Amino acid sequence: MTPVLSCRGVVKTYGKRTVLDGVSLSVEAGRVTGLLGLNGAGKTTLMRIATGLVAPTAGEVHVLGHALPMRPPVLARVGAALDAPAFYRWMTGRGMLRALLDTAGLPDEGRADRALERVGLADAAGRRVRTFSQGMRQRLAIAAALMKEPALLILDEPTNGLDPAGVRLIRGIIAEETARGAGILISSHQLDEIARLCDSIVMISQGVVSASGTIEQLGLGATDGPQDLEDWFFAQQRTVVHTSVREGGAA
Ligand SMILES: Nc1ncnc2c1ncn2[C@@H]1O[C@H](COP(=O)(O)OP(=O)(O)OP(=O)(O)O)[C@@H](O)[C@H]1O
Repeated sequence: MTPVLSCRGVVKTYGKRTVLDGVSLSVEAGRVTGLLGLNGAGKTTLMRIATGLVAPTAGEVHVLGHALPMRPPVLARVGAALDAPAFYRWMTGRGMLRALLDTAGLPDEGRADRALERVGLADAAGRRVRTFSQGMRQRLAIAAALMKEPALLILDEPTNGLDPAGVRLIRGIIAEETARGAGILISSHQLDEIARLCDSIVMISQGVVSASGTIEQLGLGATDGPQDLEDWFFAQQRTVVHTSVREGGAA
């Protein structure tokens, strides 16, 4: 079966800086792929590329079998909640979602309200976004991704700012979405959460894939708790030569 997302040799440079250096991964329908890496590893950049927000410098990206750039019918089937979502703060939660549906060329037909209900924001649907807490905005971002009933769902650190009830909610939503047939790409710094939720994992370290495979292939199905996962995580990092200020010759 064609993956819902396929990246082959993706390179992204900003000026002289190479942020992604030949990254390959795929996301299958009905499966969850977890993206791991330290701050600045390149996870969000890859997700922005997969969402069509940023163009890769080189490499091949296919979304639902179509090469970039993404055409509107493909875009309409990709739902993404990326970091720092931008909303019109004067709109209501429901109004914001309806405006986004309109932009995507999708009819409402109750989608906005259903998505708000799923993320626990039904009671706040008529409130202005500026009155939302950080966690409520995060839930709204997830609702915006879900309401498209996407074939590819991209979630960048979705549990950030969520309370334990929200974390549990997201877990349930991920199970529902994969049961519906969506392929999910998710990033998180919560290693135990990733090991629990994902079918396979891709670790990015300094812009390259330093480990990838199914949870079983990587031996993470049988880990003995958080410490094991943390040890595994650090073992996959590319070796960085640390030079202290003194060794570097500075005063
Ligand atoms: N528009 C941009 N211009 C220049 N550099 C950028 C730009 N966007 C990202 N970067 C750089 O690319 C690198 C990767 O950033 P990215 O946000 O993809 O990392 P990340 O793995 O998502 O990190 P985090 O875990 O902190 O969210 C960082 O060094 C960042 O400074």
